[in-house]
Amino acid sequence: MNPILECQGLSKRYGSSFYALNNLSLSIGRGQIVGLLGPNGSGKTTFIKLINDILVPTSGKILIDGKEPGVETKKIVSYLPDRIHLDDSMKIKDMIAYFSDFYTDFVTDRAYKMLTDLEIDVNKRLKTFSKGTKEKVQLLLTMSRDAQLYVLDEPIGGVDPAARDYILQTILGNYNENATVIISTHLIHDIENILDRVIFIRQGQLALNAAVDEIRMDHGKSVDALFREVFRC
Ligand SMILES: Nc1ncnc2c1ncn2[C@@H]1O[C@H](COP(=O)(O)OP(=O)(O)OP(=O)(O)O)[C@@H](O)[C@H]1O
Repeated sequence: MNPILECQGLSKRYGSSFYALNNLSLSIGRGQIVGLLGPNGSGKTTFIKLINDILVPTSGKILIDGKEPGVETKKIVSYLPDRIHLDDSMKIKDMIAYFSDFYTDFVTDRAYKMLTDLEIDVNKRLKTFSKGTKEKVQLLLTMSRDAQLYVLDEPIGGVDPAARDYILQTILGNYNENATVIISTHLIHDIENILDRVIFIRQGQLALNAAVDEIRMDHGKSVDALFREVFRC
């Protein structure tokens, strides 16, 4: 089977000379949870936007399941942006109906199950919830699709620590074993137990692409400790 994501010499320039991504080449296989990690401004969101066809590469190639990002790849990629993009005035149950109409792979029962577990009232409008709960709703909707690739940009930033574990278990429990999840986050300590692999990005370039087990064996440290060492200011 081809990798779910491949990029070759991928670069993105903003303005006339600043490269947010610079000659990135990597391949991500199926059936794993991958941490996309790097300091502020290292190019993570730019990379995620390229995967989701929100930005176009300046040079190089990016392929999702062998195809350039576009209408076809959006059918198999479930994307959680780094900010809330849902219509605040909608009731949660109407959002579920909307997602279910829009995405053929949306699993309505799964969404309701997670909302019940988190005691989120589906009859209320999104704007009546706190920022953290809004983030949970957005993540639940993203994870309720049967996608081949989930791309989550900062999924647990605003969620309280007690709910983070539930959210992480939700991520683990709601994707099929052939799917891949890419998670960009600064909360490395919180998520490293669910990661199979990590990609470190520094100034738009690949600094490390390794299995978490390899890091623990080769470096004798956690991903969080290695990150702090590699990116020490
Ligand atoms: N639209 C834009 N125009 C110009 N520069 C931009 C634009 N978007 C991002 N940048 C710059 O590109 C670089 C990479 O930004 P990006 O948002 O991809 O980083 P990031 O790793 O996601 O950062 P963070 O961890 O802070 O969210 C940063 O220096 C940022 O200022």
